[in-house]
Amino acid sequence: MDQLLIRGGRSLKGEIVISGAKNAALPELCAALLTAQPVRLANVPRLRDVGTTLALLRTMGVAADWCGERGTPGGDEVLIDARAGIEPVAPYELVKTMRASILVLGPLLARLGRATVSLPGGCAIGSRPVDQHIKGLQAMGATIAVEHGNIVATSDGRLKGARITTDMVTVTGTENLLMAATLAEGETVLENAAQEPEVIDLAEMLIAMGARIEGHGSSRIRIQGVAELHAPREPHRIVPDRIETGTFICAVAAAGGDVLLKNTRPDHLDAVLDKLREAGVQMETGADWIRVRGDGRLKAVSFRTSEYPAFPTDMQAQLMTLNCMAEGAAKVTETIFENRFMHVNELLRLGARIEVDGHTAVIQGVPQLSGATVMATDLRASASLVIAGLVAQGETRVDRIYHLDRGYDRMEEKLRAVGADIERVKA
Ligand SMILES: CC(=O)N[C@H]1[C@@H](OP(=O)(O)OP(=O)(O)OC[C@H]2O[C@@H](n3ccc(=O)[nH]c3=O)[C@H](O)[C@@H]2O)O[C@H](CO)[C@@H](O)[C@@H]1O
Ligand SMILES: C=C(OP(=O)(O)O)C(=O)O
Repeated sequence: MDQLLIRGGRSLKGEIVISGAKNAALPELCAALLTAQPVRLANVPRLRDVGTTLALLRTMGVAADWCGERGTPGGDEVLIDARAGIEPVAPYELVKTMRASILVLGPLLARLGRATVSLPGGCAIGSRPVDQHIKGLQAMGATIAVEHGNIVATSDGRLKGARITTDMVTVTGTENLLMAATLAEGETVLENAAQEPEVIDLAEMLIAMGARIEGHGSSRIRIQGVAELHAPREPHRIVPDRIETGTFICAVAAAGGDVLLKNTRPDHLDAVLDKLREAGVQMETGADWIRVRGDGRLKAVSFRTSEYPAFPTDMQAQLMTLNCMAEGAAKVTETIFENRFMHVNELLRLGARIEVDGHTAVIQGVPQLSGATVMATDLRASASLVIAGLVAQGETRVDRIYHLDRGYDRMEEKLRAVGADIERVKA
């Protein structure tokens, strides 16, 4: 099994190009199921969840592949051809490795009138039910049963537009219902919709495919269903990854140095940048870049996670790591997932001082962390341990980095290119 071996203490200098967003790529790859025309996506990140989604599409009989080798023309483009002969079944073997597989449910049901998708189980960060996806599709006229661990959904003719208010704000729930509604008969109104930039990006792709959508980016999305969608005229370019961006900002803030992050969207990170500035991180921003300068000890900052545009849960672990080495104490409250503090025990192994009480962690900054072997437990927990390893004294080994590979495109290569001492080794 691969590990990351990091020798802490090097400051970072240079440029990092941010990849397309995982959380936009996954629904957008699934959106290609909504049309019989071949769909091209650009700025697609080469990470494991994208590979899993391409494999999932292929098991259904859809042609789905990269348009070129990495680094060659077409190397960041994917072509998906869901013309005909689709077998609308998402098997457990793939769904269990990636919960976002549930995103095929809405498009398959809307286009083919049937879908069988393995019910995603719980995962490390929480139980993560998909009841709101199911409830919304039922409101649109689908018949849904859970049989032998599968969601079996059918629709008698086209889905019907409906007014749907989800019990909570759900990102993939909004995306699934949005995709389904594009081909439904009549109007769908999604109330309490997620406002994440990735939802907006998906809506823009769907509009380029002929969908009629208004209000994306607000909590009420209106969709007028159409009979058919087509491929976007130009390849849809996936929005930059705001969480990868935030992760690298934390890395520079922790390790020190001067790094320019390119191909990003600072305006998608307002809450994160505000907190980092409060902590003392120096940043300049342009329309598509952020220059980060890290120097000296930061100040501990308290924050609570919430839906966009507030502070994202996907940045909680990374900012907690900065707090571990900052001056003073901070309180971090996780409100989205019930079990998203698994990095805490690993950070303790590196010498951090953290106490958890329910959904709140209180961190008392220490002057220095010390390297150790730690275990990654989920995607962003892995990123927080890498950041800690960059500053910890001595060697840090991060085990189980398959979690990290799910959502970051060559993180260690990008860090090495700006001077980090980090390598992938066999355990
Ligand atoms: C692929 C993708 O985009 N993943 C993101 C997405 O996950 P995901 O879309 O799975 O997260 P949701 O926004 O759906 O979850 C928010 C909360 O609602 C609950 N819930 C959700 C749906 C449902 O039917 N029933 C229910 O109870 C969840 O358990 C969770 O407590 O948004 C999360 C919250 O910003 C991010 O951390 C993930 O990175
Ligand atoms: C929790 C995450 O992803 P997923 O929803 O794919 O598990 C994440 O990106 O941090």
